[in-house]
Amino acid sequence: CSSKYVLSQIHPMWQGPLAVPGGDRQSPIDIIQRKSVFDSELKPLVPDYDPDTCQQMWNNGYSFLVEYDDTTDKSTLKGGPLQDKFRLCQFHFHWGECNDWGSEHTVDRRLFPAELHLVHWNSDKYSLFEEAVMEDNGLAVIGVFLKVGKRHEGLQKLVDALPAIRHKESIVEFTRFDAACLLPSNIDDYWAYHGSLTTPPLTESVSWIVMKQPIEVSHDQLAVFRSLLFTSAEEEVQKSMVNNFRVQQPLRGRTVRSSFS
Ligand SMILES: NS(=O)(=O)c1ncc[nH]1
Ligand SMILES: [Zn+2]
Repeated sequence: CSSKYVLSQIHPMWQGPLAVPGGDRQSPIDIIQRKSVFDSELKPLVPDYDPDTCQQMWNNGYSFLVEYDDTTDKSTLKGGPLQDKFRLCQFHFHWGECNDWGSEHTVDRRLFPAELHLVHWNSDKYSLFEEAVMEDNGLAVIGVFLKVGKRHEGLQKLVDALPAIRHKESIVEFTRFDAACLLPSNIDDYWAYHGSLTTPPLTESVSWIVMKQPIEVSHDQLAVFRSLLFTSAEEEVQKSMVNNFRVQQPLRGRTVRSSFS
């Protein structure tokens, strides 16, 4: 990992406009700790995930997604900065080609080797993700930083399934996974701000909840992420799925709140 500069995002998805024209609440951002504002009104987060709603894992050509049955309120998130109840629909990760970078958000410019996103939509107000994704209070995404350390036992079940979805558009059944095992032990300390999806459609519909405490995963577990491919089995040139993160976006005067002082 000698190169000092992150390769420009060469994946086709990133050749489009990296910021929505006129977008003033884009993500990801750098979280400057000393500029975040403590908000005592921020409540504890209440994730309530049912492992039986976990369905499949697939490679969508820029990350791998673990998808949940979101046709009922069985796996939900409420509390924190949220006024409504949100349904878990999927989680996925972003990572680098090496451990020096890979996260989308940063804290005082500190990059992490990877970042987990748990994506939820507002089931009090909308009936489908596709509907909620267009609304400014439609989505809630929990961001969790990954750092290299001890092996994460809960993650290993997911890592063991990755070789089955090496290529773009491959899918494998993946059940009985409790997404809560990927949350850090302390979920009371987080930053909250209004932003956007970091991949197309980049809609400005996300209440971001970024955990202060990272989770630890082993070097070898991260290496398996990097064994995935952006390309489908038919393509002649295979491209490693790495650096699937978006560049940081301007804060545009937004305030980042913190749940801790
Ligand atoms: N990376 S993200 O969590 O903002 C996202 N989820 C769905 C599309 N993009
Ligand atoms: Zn993401």
